[in-house]
Amino acid sequence: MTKLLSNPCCHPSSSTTFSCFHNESLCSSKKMAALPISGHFSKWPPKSFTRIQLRRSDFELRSSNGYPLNAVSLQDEGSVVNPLAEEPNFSDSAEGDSTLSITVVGASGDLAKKKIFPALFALYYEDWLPENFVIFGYSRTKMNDEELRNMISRTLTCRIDQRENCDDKMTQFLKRCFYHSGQYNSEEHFSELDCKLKEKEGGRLSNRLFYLSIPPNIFVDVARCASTRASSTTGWTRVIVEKPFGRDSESSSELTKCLKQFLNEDQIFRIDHYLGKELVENLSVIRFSNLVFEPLWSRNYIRNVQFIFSEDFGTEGRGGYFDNYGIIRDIMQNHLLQILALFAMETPVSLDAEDIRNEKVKVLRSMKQLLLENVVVGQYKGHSKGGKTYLGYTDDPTVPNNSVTPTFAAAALFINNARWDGVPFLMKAGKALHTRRAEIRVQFRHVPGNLYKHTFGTDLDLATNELVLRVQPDEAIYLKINNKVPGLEMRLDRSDLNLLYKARYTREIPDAYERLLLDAIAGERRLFIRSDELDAAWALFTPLLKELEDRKIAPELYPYGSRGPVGAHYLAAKHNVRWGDLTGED
Ligand SMILES: NC(=O)C1=CN([C@@H]2O[C@H](COP(=O)(O)OP(=O)(O)OC[C@H]3O[C@@H](n4cnc5c(N)ncnc54)[C@H](OP(=O)(O)O)[C@@H]3O)[C@@H](O)[C@H]2O)C=CC1
Ligand SMILES: O=C1O[C@H](COP(=O)(O)O)[C@@H](O)[C@H](O)[C@H]1O
Repeated sequence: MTKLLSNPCCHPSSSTTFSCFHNESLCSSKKMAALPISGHFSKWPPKSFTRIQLRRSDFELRSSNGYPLNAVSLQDEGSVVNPLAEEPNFSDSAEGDSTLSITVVGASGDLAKKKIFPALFALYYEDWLPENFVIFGYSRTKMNDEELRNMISRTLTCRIDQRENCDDKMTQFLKRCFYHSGQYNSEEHFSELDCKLKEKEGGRLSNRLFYLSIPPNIFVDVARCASTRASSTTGWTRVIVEKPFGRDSESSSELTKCLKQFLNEDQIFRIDHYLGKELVENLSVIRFSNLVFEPLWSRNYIRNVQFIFSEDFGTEGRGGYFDNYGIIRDIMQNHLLQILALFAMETPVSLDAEDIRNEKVKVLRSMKQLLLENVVVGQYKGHSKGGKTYLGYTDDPTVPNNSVTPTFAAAALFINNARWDGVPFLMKAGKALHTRRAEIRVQFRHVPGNLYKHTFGTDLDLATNELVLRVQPDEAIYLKINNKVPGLEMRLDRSDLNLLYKARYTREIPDAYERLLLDAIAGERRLFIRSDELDAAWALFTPLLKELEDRKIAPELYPYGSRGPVGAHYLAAKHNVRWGDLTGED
């Protein structure tokens, strides 16, 4: 072990590729088991865990001990077998005996300020965090505790910031926040962090969560330093990893291999924040708990499914990152594909994480190869409107002038299985479009022998039933149906049966990061990506990405603020589909 510590066996070789130069004997399960990756039984969870259980109790099937199953995937052959990583037995837990330490690595960064600290505060405000917890910020920027606290309070962007007693609660919350400045590859600096954590934990049993909110080229360094020098020796240690998880199959499996030298698969929480969005959570509920939907969920009744993501702003400020990834890697390969897998999966055996992820991975592995002829790429160009000038993608100084990186893509995908044979699953994702929205649209088949056909004229599509799950903004689920206009004549109309969340519920919708942080704390892996899911997702997109890049396919230019390239409409038409988001009132 000493040898391993003084001889880091993994390091990133470039900003996008991860290399493991590992010594087989050092990386054997036996050796790894000796590493303090994760401690054994913890006395966590605290009181608030009961609330988590209560909150979910109506919907969750449980393992024999009454807690969510946390089995490591059988598909994860590369995973280190670490007896210390067993999940704690919570049955005799006493909140006063344990602590939760959350370390936000990359605390000075955009995501930490914009999402992670605000989500942690929202959880604290609503009493979801355990009684004993501390939060540490870790990054290279020199700051003291007070400066971190100022930064957190200045950048509070969460839904709580206008709430009652927010200032008092914030004061209490900030008292639990501390900072440690260090290098990401320094075991010494992580040892210092460990000392500070221990001091705050005050000898109690400790559970530790590390959130890697940093660029991907330093994931492995941090995993190594955190696992070898700052793991809990008494409770669990978990690591949330932000995307991107590589940029193709090869770099992704290299990253997984490197991470697994220091962490077990069940310690790695690969976050896809779209899975934490309220409407995405509701997708399975809608399908599996309504008789009116599940029987229709197949090629027999569904004509096509559309996953649409659009943003009304460009890559401003993130051009450097974006140009290396592009919209297919940034949105499609992860967020949209994850939603597709959830949408199309067979009924899982239970709501347990492994049962759900088993079904999702089957969908991903059943997908037909994605061909270039079924893809359209675009890039936004500068545009002036109403006296305002919007810069094009390549006008960003961090983007090369001749970049062919797509900021828009549309694709037609197919699932080769009995349920979905022949059904086009269309995806469309773009930056700098006319609106900000994310939605799932399900277009049903025409009614056979429709008695009212004559009232629709020649365009039967006007009568298509469509189910829309609007993920954002203005979360809603609505179903387009045909009905009679009141009156003595026979005139048909298309109306929406509309569940608009803000009209139905007064409760605020939590941010996706709140749900996901809480799940990681509770050891609930359902909404995190398992390594075999990730492999299957990359296997689908890697050949296409390689072809686009090798052939330097020029993207179709579209003006900033437009509806994107017209090629997307031709692609849909080729598969007999009309995008559902074409009109203003859709
Ligand atoms: N921002 C967003 O909206 C989203 C981000 N993500 C992902 O989350 C992670 C964090 O994102 P974000 O906060 O935007 O990232 P940042 O670029 O802001 O980086 C976070 C911190 O990491 C340190 N850092 C930055 N570049 C380097 C480098 N080259 N080498 C070493 N340290 C570096 C900096 O801290 P310091 O210099 O103080 O050490 C910085 O404050 C990334 O993986 C990103 O892809 C995912 C979804 C959305
Ligand atoms: O992961 C990412 O997501 C954001 C969009 O997230 P949202 O929750 O605001 O819809 C996107 O802007 C970013 O490019 C991407 O990396």
